[in-house]
Amino acid sequence: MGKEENGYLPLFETKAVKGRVLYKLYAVSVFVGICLICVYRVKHLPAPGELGRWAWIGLFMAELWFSFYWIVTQFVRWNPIYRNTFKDRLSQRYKEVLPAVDVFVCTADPVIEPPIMVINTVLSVMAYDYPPEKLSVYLSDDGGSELTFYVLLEASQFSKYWLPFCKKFKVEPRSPEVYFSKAAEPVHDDIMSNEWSSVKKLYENMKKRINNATKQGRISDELRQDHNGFCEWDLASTKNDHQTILQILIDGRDLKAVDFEGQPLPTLVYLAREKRPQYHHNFKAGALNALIRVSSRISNAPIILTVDCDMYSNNSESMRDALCFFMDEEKGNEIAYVQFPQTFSNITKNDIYSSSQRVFYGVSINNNSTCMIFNHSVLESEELVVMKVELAALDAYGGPCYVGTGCFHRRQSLCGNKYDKECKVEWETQNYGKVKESVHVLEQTCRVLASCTYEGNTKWGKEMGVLYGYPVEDVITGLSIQCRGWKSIYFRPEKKGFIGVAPSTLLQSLVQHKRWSEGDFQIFLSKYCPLVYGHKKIPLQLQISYCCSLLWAPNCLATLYYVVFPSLSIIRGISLFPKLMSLSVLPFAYVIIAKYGYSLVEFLWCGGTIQGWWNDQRMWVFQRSTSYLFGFSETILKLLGFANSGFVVTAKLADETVSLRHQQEVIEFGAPSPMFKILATLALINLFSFVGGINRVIIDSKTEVLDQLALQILLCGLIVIINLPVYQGLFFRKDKGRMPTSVTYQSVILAIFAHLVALY
Ligand SMILES: O=c1ccn([C@@H]2O[C@H](COP(=O)(O)OP(=O)(O)O[C@H]3O[C@H](CO)[C@@H](O)[C@H](O)[C@H]3O)[C@@H](O)[C@H]2O)c(=O)[nH]1
Ligand SMILES: [Mn+2]
Repeated sequence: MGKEENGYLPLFETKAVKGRVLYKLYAVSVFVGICLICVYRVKHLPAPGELGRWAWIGLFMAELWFSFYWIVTQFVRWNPIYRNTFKDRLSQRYKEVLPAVDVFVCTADPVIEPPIMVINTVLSVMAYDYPPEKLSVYLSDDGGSELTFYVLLEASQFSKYWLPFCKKFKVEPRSPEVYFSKAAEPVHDDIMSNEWSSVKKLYENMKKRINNATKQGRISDELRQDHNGFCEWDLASTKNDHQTILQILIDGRDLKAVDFEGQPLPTLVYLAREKRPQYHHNFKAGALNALIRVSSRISNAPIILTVDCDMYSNNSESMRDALCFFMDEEKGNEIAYVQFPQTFSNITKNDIYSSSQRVFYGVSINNNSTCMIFNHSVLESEELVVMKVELAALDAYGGPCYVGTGCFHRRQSLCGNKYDKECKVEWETQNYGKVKESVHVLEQTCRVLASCTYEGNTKWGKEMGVLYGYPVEDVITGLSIQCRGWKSIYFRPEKKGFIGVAPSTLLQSLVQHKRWSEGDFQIFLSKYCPLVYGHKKIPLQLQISYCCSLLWAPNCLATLYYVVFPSLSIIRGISLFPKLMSLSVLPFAYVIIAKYGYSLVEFLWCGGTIQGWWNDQRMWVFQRSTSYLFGFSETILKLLGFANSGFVVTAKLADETVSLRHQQEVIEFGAPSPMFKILATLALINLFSFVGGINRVIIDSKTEVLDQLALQILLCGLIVIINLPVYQGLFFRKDKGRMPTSVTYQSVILAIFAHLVALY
């Protein structure tokens, strides 16, 4: 398998997904349906002065947008491919000469990103199945928190027991919290059982100390005496105003830095870059760039892994998987990054906030991002290939986008270098371990690299490192890397590489989507628009595929129109769709049934539930009518110079009653957010219209009302059913997660007002 003529065995292979012919036939048939709808719209346009002409034109525009967008989305599912790695070949060939790897973990706020979660991520990456002397882990703390520092110190101690335990017993996953909460105690293996209990006890004691400190919100003087790193906080005034704090907690070069079995430990570094109120810190992008520079002095590994603090490594071999791509003698040279999918642990059975779809962050559109394809070939050992079609399709065009976490980068390409065919990396001769200064000297000399002024008049954030100015630093950075001639890889191993935490309230989820849609749309309108910036640099298909997510935000207009106007028109008796008993209904019916039927089947194949699919449709409407609307308007305001976009960090924990409701799949409203006012108003407008429509049908049962308005009433009815949880939240729930009363009053008034306007 994969053997080439000259006897060279590649380290990875690429395969096309089979069975796409059927998909293509389906897509073509939907396209024909869409064209027929357009023909109908043009032919039946009400004459000037006729009732409903403008409503009709508006609806036609919305449909044109949907059609256009649908065509764009076809690019991300036309040609999916998938990859396989051969780790055994890698080990055989490069046993001694594996490159060093630096791991960057980012955290920003010890309150909404609990420190115990952060160090579980840190411990899981320290425990990669990889030579420890070649591994360095850097924690960037944008919260500048003493607590986080203390907790990392605890982790550095605990790692001396955790790492040997993991390696000895091949423990998986290597996040202690997850491991101990899932694994059953080994009863048959006495040696393991003993160590299991003692390591577990160590972990639990550490967790107790950490939780105590977290509860108190400060570090006791006793603890402070353990490490003079704490002195740094005597100088720091607030979390937004402090000097660089850099502490090398484990120095991998130090022969005394060993675990309790005498084996070397990976280097572990704490960094809180300098922050001053008068300097913009550029959020996560700024943090990553500081890490790139600081690490270049300390370990300077040619490969960098970036993870968010909630994304623990679930597979200790992922690092070797990634290296199979970079180190492949034939194709590895042009690869800039290897992106793993984002997956989440706190997804409920029916995924009420449709979070697993956002796996696709960069490229997922509504509900179709996951798909399972049955592979019939007898020769193939893998019978069931589960994959994400969209990133996989981008992969075929030159590479997936970078989605911020779970991504291995080549330092060179991340730092702004262009791809150069001639320039081959000599992995062996990387200058790992060449730095001779003492830890203290290193700490002092590296500080300046993370200072506020360092980047002034440099290319950092513009052409070097992670790019600034957009709330989705990852997408823009990935795009710019690809435009410099590099390729990227999407790798979805059977065993998940990284597992994170998805938002557990509706508002968190909507706010997150707002950040994404806003950031993406800003990129679309900037000089980085893939169609312009990528022209002649990346394939046209890839440019268009990028647009699929960059155009999330403008979707709000068409969606809002579709959920408001057809319903309001019912009251006026304006018919906007063909009669139920006419031939023209057919294309509408076909497109809707084919599209939704397909998406349902795809969803079920992926192991989703019918309820989960329905929830997904609901989130589709919610996101488009709120997140995208806000993202869209704020982008426009920013263009006009009236607004600034930020990065609202997603909370990774919720209080107990909130989590309980999440587990029971009850939607969490609870906050008087403007987003909820919009959702509630839309839901009520449709409820009133639906009642009005039914009423009309009953009163005028002799006339053709039913025939004429049937489709509209049906659409309105569907919107009502999708919004059932909203009515519940508005009128029937008593718990804290219901809609706040102020939202209820305001939305009722707004909805009545909308109806009055429509009637008038
Ligand atoms: O000023 C900041 C803000 C955030 N972060 C870190 O960035 C990461 C991502 O933040 P989170 O609030 O979890 O955002 P998500 O919406 O979950 O993140 C997705 O989207 C982001 C871009 O919008 C990407 O950076 C992330 O990798 C991707 O997981 C976290 O580790 C944060 O600690 C910082 O280090 N500094
Ligand atoms: Mn996150």
